[in-house]
Amino acid sequence: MRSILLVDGDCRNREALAVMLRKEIDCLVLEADSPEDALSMLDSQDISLLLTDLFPEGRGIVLIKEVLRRNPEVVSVIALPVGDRESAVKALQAGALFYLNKPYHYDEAVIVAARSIEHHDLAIHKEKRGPKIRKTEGFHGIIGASSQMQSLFEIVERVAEDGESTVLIQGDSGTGKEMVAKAIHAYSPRSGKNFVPLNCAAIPDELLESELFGYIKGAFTGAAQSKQGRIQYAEGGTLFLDEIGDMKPALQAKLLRVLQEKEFEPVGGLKPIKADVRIVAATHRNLEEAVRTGSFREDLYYRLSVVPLQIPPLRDRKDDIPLLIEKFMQVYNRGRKRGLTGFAADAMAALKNYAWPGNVRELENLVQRLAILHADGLVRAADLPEKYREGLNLEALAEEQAAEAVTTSEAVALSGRGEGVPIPEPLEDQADFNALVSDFEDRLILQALSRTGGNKKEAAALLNLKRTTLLEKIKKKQLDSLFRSLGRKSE
Ligand SMILES: Nc1ncnc2c1ncn2[C@@H]1O[C@H](COP(=O)(O)OP(=O)(O)OP(=O)(O)O)[C@@H](O)[C@H]1O
Repeated sequence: MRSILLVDGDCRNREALAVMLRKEIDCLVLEADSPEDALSMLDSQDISLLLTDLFPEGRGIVLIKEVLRRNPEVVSVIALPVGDRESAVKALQAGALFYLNKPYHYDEAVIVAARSIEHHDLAIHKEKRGPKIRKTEGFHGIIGASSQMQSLFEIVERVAEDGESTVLIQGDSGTGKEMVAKAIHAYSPRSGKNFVPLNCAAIPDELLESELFGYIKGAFTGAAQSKQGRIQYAEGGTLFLDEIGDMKPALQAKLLRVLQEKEFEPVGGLKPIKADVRIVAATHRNLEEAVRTGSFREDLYYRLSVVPLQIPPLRDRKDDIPLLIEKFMQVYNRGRKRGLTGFAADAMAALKNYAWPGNVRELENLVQRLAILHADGLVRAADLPEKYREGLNLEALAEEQAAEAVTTSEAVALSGRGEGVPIPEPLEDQADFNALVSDFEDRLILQALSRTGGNKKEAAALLNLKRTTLLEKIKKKQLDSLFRSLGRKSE
């Protein structure tokens, strides 16, 4: 339950307001008669809203600052004498969300408190599911820090919440259409029911109808029993129709009926069955073109594309490549004694120069293959299959990077710090725990900087550290100058 901390030395006014708040808002109201009391209560209580009087010498403003310092998620409101603009500005600068006039106007105070709590809840909700998390951990496993992918995640989240609208996902093969469809289901109110995929291109036309709608006993030779179709398996949940562009016109008409009437008949059946299912369709084909050429029904196209989503090909979001590589290295290094440790700058340049016709799937396959076949941890351009190196002037690149230490291991060797493997060899007679841990930390930070080309914000994201924490460590350990001395520029 959310709680309000009401701080006012005037106990009659405070109690009267507390009674109103308890009555009108579903929350716990705690009372304190001085800022000092309020602070001591914070040690044992979580609060959502701080509502405080100004108090002499502006101690209410100091209280707001201190509360926010301890917990930035708390929202605060200050009560001021009418016309005290100077304190109003100071309180807002200190982080107050609103101010109220004193003596309290109780209706006004209740509205302001309710709004502030809404604001608190929204901020927490956003923080939990916001883009920060998506960049580092991915959005339901979908990695994408590029602006195109971040906007896509925003839309997916909104579409998912609505739970009903039909979605059409378009994008080249391997761009992650099925992953997006699963994310829509996972974030929707339908997530407790089934997510049922059906690839319309993988099933022969004559079977697709019965697979989708089911059939009743005796509908055709061999139909010894009635069988439910995928629509029924997806009841209450989500039906994902992959490669919808390959569906034949007769079936398109039957599917249109599901979308319009929310009912269908199984093959051989006459009685309509109700269908409560959200349809998410995907295709790598250009459906508008298919509508123009007559191979796809226009009415179905419009029904399906209530919310159209376009996933950009990997070649248009090359900034996502290092993050995707990182993720796939984690996956495919798992369980291996000697996994991949990274991609040298020339290899990364080659991969960024490549057109990726197979998109993320192709990148994933490449990392998997390298994790199996490449014995040496670091992948250089020369280790890549030839097609990935075509069109790239590796000699020029090599010259450009001649002065650079491209790998963490090289950086570390040059620095003279952190020799050895990530986990220390069996300890000798004597080991200095703090020195070993500090050394390991240095290497992780240098590695992250190396992977992100010196970009500290991205390095912090990679290490799942707050940017400010990383900056502090870099400063304290003077890693910046070390990194620069290795021929790298950080930003
Ligand atoms: N952004 C991403 N982050 C992590 N993995 C991804 C991403 N995009 C795709 N993948 C991976 O690439 C592979 C292909 O993804 P998916 O099957 O969702 O693509 P698709 O567009 O539906 O492909 P197709 O059109 O060929 O069916 C999967 O192994 C998936 O894990």
